[in-house]
Amino acid sequence: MAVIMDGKVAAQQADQEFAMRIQKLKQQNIIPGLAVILIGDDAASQVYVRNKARRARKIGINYQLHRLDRGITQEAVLQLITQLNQDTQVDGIMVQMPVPKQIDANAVMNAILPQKDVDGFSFANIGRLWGNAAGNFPATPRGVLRLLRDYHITIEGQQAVVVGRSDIVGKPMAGLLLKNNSTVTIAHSKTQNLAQVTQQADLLIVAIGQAEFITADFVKPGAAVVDVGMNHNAAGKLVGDVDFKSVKQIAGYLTPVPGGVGPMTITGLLEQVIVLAEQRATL
Ligand SMILES: Nc1nc2c(c(=O)[nH]1)N[C@@H](CN(C=O)c1ccc(C(=O)N[C@@H](CCC(=O)O)C(=O)O)cc1)CN2
Repeated sequence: MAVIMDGKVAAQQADQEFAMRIQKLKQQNIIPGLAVILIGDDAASQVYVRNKARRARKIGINYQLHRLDRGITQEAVLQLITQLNQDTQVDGIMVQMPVPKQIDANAVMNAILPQKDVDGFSFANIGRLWGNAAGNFPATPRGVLRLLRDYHITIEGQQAVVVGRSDIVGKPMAGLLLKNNSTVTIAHSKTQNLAQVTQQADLLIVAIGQAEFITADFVKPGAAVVDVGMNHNAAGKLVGDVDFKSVKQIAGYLTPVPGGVGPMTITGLLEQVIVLAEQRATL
């Protein structure tokens, strides 16, 4: 029976560590600043942004939310980003995804100064990840790595399979695992014999957006399985991409949904903001 990797507990522990790091920064008169831009009224995004605000404020981050109307023009969003780029009290800027159709997500993400791009979604930071340079990297993969480490799961030298190739999760997850010396395979919707591929994985990271798709027969006995999915099943219940009930019987470690990767995504974001503020303190 798998050990359940509790993202809520790991996130609480991380917040304690972050609060101490921020106390140190405050002694140098530095308060980490995070600006979040939320465009429109997507219900899930509002929940995520609220959770970020609560945790950020609790640990002492100066959090500002810029709520923009669903019909706002791209030009107005870019203007706000320019303002925030120039604000010396703002260490990190992020635009909550998804954005409405009239907004070009790539243009917006690349307008953020690479050093303030806390999401690590700009082409500059993507290049830094794959160029093996220091940079800002996306929150979910950062949070996943931290959770694996918290549970003392070996990453180096392990066979890692990432199912999903999104820009937000799949690709950066693969990049960070490679940076940490895993042997990485990316599988996706066109991968043939998917179960044969996933059965090789010591670390199986699933981000495909299909409710309870990965069942026990996709999993190597003893593997660490990380479920990044968030879907509503036919009964309206929030479930992951992994069939928790069957996979729990065979995996060595498994994340639940909710309470697994979700809270660690916010941890990944907050940590990146603090790192940027710590860098500001050395200037
Ligand atoms: N600019 C970004 N947009 C989005 C990102 C991102 O990293 N950057 N990731 C996701 C949303 N997200 C953070 O922004 C996020 C998703 C889920 C959770 C979370 O805590 N989930 C809970 C369940 C919440 C619920 O009940 O619905 C859990 O899994 O326990 C936090 C953050 C897309 N957009």
